[in-house]
Amino acid sequence: MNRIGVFGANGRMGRALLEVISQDNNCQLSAFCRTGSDLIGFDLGPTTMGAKGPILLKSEQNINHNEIDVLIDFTLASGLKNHLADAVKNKTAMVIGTTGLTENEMLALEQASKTIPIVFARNFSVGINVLLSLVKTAATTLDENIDIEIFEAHHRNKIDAPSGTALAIGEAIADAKGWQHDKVAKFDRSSDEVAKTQNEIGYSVLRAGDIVGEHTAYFATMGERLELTHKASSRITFAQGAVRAAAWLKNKPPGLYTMQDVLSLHD
Ligand SMILES: NC(=O)C1=CN([C@@H]2O[C@H](COP(=O)(O)OP(=O)(O)OC[C@H]3O[C@@H](n4cnc5c(N)ncnc54)[C@H](OP(=O)(O)O)[C@@H]3O)[C@@H](O)[C@H]2O)C=CC1
Ligand SMILES: O=C(O)C1=N[C@H](C(=O)O)C[C@H](O)C1
Repeated sequence: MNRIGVFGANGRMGRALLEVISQDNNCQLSAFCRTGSDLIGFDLGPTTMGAKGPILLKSEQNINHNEIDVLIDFTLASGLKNHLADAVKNKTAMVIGTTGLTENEMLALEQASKTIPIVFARNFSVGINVLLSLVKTAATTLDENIDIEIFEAHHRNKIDAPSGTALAIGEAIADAKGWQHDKVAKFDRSSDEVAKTQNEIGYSVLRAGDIVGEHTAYFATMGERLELTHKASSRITFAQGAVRAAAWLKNKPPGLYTMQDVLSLHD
């Protein structure tokens, strides 16, 4: 039995996680929300597909770590900071999908992984993790001077931009090319006075309506263009990946693991 605690259980991803965990007979669920939230004590059972009984929201301040194997975090950087500190203090494993982290926040995550096992992924879908391998092949096989651009589209409520996934795709390409990502990433062309240069990864972003998540990596040269696209049509796909990661992580030694590790997708 995998005993899983979900932070931000009333969020978009929180709700998807509740649905997936409720339908998994190998999982036992605890649902947490922000300290002081009006929703503490609220029953999410009646609105969670597959729930076999009440799902009472508890304050994240009152986690009984003896009853949890893995905590899953899809919140915001401000929430993750506290959740990580609490997990380290109690030596509880974490699966983290929260994006928009700064360099310092990433360093804190790496530091925490010296004490607890962590799976961190900016996208838990299997498709995107396959795409991360495919873009490396494209980057190293196609014309050396190929133009590389990444486009992403998400729902109107998404805060961070470009998405964590878009950055992960760009970093995978930069890595394969032997480039330093922060030197080649191009986020804004509005003040450019010259044309696009080579050794550049351009990013563009769309925020509209209820788009779950779409990413395209473009590799273009004179005469041909390769487009590698992934479209997520339901958050359940991310939630399933995160629950799979939680089961994989249970009883692993401390370390920072990726979804590529969970899926054995190494080159
Ligand atoms: N890696 C992946 O595969 C995926 C990652 N994501 C990422 O997951 C994150 C959440 O996305 P989404 O579910 O759409 O966002 P929502 O805004 O719908 O949900 C966020 C949840 O986090 C809680 N939260 C926010 N700040 C804090 C805090 N300081 N302390 C405690 N709880 C907090 C919110 O609580 P409250 O309601 O009280 O504000 C809410 O329950 C984003 O970073 C997103 O990019 C999303 C999808 C897939
Ligand atoms: O906020 C979202 O919704 C998503 N965020 C992740 C990201 O930033 O890449 C993953 C997914 O695309 C959905």
